[in-house]
Amino acid sequence: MFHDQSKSKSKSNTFHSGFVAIVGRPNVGKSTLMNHVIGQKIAIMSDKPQTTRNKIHGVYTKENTQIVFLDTPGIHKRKSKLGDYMNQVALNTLNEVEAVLFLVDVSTGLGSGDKYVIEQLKKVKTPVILVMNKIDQVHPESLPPIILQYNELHEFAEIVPISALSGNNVNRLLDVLEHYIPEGPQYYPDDQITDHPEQFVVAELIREKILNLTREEIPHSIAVTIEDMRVQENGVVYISAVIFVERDSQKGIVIGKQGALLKEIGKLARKDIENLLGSKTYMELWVKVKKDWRNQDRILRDLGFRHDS
Ligand SMILES: Nc1nc2c(ncn2[C@@H]2O[C@H](COP(=O)(O)OP(=O)(O)OP(=O)(O)O)[C@@H](O)[C@H]2O)c(=O)[nH]1
Repeated sequence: MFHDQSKSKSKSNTFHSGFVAIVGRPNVGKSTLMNHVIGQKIAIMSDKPQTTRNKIHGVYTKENTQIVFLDTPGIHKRKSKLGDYMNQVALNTLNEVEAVLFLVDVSTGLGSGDKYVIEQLKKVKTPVILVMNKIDQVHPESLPPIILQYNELHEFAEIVPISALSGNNVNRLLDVLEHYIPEGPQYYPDDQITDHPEQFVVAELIREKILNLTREEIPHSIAVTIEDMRVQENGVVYISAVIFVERDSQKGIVIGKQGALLKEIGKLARKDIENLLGSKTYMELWVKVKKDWRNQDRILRDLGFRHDS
């Protein structure tokens, strides 16, 4: 929804809030942009290997506007998973946000990965803002032809060139974005910049291992939730996670013969998680069949508003 009232808005008492998804093929600079907008805490996370592909929620609060950024799961998988990389769950998420930031890398040109994302974005009614990143890498004169190329493929709500790395024009992007944020409650306190990032990353690391080990048998729509995560007295981080699948047959696949696959998932995930957290972990993994979990409000649950396992 377009609210052309940004000037008056900052002076009024009404609060504006909403969700914005960041999409784009790998390496276009999604994490870098997020870091620039949100601040150091996420940057520290993203410096660790293995985490940049994970969904990270960043909360940006300025005066009376709050924007919650989502790195949409399933929207920028690697090529081998191109076929189902933007499944219905991801599309549902994109339909529920106020705006989508579609990041492209102007230094590499328009590629098949970008075209694929555009095709998917056509199925979404949410306004899409084309964010042309890495402008520090190209001559300004080369931008207009690139813009034309993208314009031919889709009608974007806005086009904003930026350098996420240097921060050039990022404030303008935020100004533009604020126009799309409707009146709404303040979801998070002023000083909160991420919503339990470790838990999200831990869940995504487990999910990633399942997908890698099961290939196509298990859809991307499986969900992993962290039921419990805390540091024990001996310094070991205890993690209890539930893997939700939609069918009994999938449960069997994830567990494997005599639990072999689940063990392997746990082993590989633990390695990454210990690397991420810098401490030893003890992890319990459970597999549950939850037939209609997809019907639940994915965004709200992911953001921790509701924990209904
Ligand atoms: N020169 C330049 N480099 C950039 C810019 N933005 C990001 N980069 C670099 O591009 C690389 C990829 O950036 P990321 O932020 O990790 O990209 P991403 O889209 O999150 O990648 P995935 O997590 O793989 O999806 C990093 O080396 C960044 O430093 C920019 O504006 N200019």
